[in-house]
Amino acid sequence: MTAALAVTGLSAGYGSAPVIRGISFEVLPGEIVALLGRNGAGKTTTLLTISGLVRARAGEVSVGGKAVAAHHPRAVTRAGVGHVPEERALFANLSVRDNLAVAGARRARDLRRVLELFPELERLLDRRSGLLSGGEQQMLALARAVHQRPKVLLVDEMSLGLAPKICQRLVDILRRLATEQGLAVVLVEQHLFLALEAADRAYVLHRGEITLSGTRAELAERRAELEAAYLGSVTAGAAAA
Ligand SMILES: Nc1ncnc2c1ncn2[C@@H]1O[C@H](COP(=O)(O)OP(=O)(O)OP(=O)(O)O)[C@@H](O)[C@H]1O
Repeated sequence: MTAALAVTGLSAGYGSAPVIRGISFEVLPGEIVALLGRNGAGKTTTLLTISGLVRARAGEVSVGGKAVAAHHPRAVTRAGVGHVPEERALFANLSVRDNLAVAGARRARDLRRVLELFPELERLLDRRSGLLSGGEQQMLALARAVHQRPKVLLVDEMSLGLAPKICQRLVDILRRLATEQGLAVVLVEQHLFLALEAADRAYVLHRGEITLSGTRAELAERRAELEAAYLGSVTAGAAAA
């Protein structure tokens, strides 16, 4: 099966020092893959580089088997990559309805489709998004991204500051999209256990390199190694699977 997203040898950074180095991974259609790692490991930078928002110094990103032009965020979006950033990027002064409209969900039919997946948003349609709870805001951010019908969805720190019940609800929505629509999801998470429950496979980043990877079952069996890699006590490359 052709990967929905294939990342090969991706390197990037902000100043002279690289922040991510030679990152390679792939996500199949319908798969949820977690990118794990502690603070500063390079998870957000990886997503930003895939989206073309941080300049890649080396490497390639392919969507559905076709290489996307590096450094062109619009080309990446057009190729079918959606991105829900950590800060959610909502218009705080606009209503939920208008936030959805800005993302293209203007017609009643579009709105129905969004609300079918995110019914919790219906009673909030006329509320300013800045007044929503964290969980509601995250739901709106996901709804906006999903409305664009991406083939690949990059979701950064979805669980940050949210109650476990809400995280589970959001994970369930992503799983449904993966199963029913073949959406490929990259979930960046600091919350190790949530990610391992949600994802089919995971990659662990340590200081900008992938040091461990495997399916959920493989990683569950290698729990001690995973925790060590996650906490950063496994040196880069030593535990690469
Ligand atoms: N805009 C920036 N300018 C300079 N350095 C940055 C910038 N953004 C991130 N960094 C640095 O790059 C490194 C990786 O950061 P990144 O945000 O990708 O990590 P992360 O794994 O997503 O961690 P977190 O969970 O804390 O966001 C860190 O050392 C960080 O300080």
